[in-house]
Amino acid sequence: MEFKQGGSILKKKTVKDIYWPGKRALVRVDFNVPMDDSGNVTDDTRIRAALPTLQYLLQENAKVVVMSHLGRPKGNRVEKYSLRPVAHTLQKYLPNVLVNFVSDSVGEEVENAVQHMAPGTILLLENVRFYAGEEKNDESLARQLALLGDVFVNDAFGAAHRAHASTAGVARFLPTVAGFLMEREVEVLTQALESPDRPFLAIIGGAKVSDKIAVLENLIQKVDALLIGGGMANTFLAVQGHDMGNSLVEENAREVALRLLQRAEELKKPLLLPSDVVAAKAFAADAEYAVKSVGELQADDMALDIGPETVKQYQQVIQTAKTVLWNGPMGVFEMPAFAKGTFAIAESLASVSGTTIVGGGDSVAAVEAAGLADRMSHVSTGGGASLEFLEGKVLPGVAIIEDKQS
Ligand SMILES: Nc1ncnc2c1ncn2[C@@H]1O[C@H](COP(=O)(O)OP(=O)(O)O)[C@@H](O)[C@H]1O
Ligand SMILES: O=C(OP(=O)(O)O)[C@H](O)COP(=O)(O)O
Repeated sequence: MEFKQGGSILKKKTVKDIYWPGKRALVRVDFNVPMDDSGNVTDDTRIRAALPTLQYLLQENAKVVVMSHLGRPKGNRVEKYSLRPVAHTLQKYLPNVLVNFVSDSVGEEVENAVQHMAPGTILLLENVRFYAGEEKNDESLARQLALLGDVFVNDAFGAAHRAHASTAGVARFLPTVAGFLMEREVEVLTQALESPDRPFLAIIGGAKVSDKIAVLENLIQKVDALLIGGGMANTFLAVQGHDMGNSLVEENAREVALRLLQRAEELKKPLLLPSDVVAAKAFAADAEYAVKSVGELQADDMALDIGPETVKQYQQVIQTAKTVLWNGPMGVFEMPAFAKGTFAIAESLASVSGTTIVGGGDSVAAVEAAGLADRMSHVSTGGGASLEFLEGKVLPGVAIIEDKQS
């Protein structure tokens, strides 16, 4: 794959640079998919997106060992974050291929299972985040993972901003190449965002507030305006002195939020925040709710969506844009009562005549649920990853891919 970053052209090896027959491909994918309470995959975009690489490796007669994280189990074995249901979805898309699942990520049982694999079959490992060493990029976990493959294939663009044992550490012990999804994401995002048509807007929402707020400090320099919604907006509104009641406000993100508000003012760039919200009395689909202006929230109110006045305001700005990058739903769209803001913003993006990029597991699920995914220029499997890529950062999961000599 070939792309430009920081003024230089980078050429990286892909799966096409390896002779596969009989080899073990240790493939990191991002199968961190949304699930309902009964363990059903509610949006399988990330699984479908990984298929081209898996199909290629299978055709080439590799033994395909697949690893991923799911959710944030914080180093504990948490059953609701098991990847077992994902194996069923994968099997559905690969009906003629043997897809096995092993309920661990490393160790004797897994090594035995790999040893008994036939070429042209898949073994999906259990959630690598059941091990505390994963997020710590622990060397001994990386070594154990490396025992399961001859070549490491990184196709997890959505997790490429994480320097974890399975996304980066393992590359120290195995030859490393990119998968097709990684290649496509990096190339498309480079092309779309290197010299974007302006006005260039970023719309940021969702719930990973402390994770993503730091990225906004850089992003505000690249874009012409920032539109903030979802859980992300609450911390900003709180910093402005609004009582956000029982809403999700991240105390440790207040300082960055304040700095960002000041920065936006210095740069004279609009940083738009909701003027009204849908306020609920509980985080539940059947909770009592009402549209309220942000100054009106009571102690037991939770802001779970942007309100109609905000939607109108944001739509006016979106209409003028030539490039839009969207990460993070505007509300808890999984519950119909709090989905209107997200779906309205999705509709708006669908009618933008320039470039529209929607990224992130839940954002993509929202756009899919609205039936508008094919009206976007690019649906990225990475939310945080695409934001950090746009910042100009060399993502750890990309950096570890071997350079291709020309
Ligand atoms: N106001 C809000 N309060 C609490 N959660 C919210 C709010 N708005 C959005 N969310 C939640 O944010 C989650 C998605 O956040 P995030 O993971 O950052 O997005 P993505 O996966 O697209 O990167 C969704 O599950 C949604 O329910
Ligand atoms: O869903 C993901 O990120 P995203 O919500 O920013 O798209 C990735 O799988 C990374 O997960 P993480 O943010 O728990 O490291």
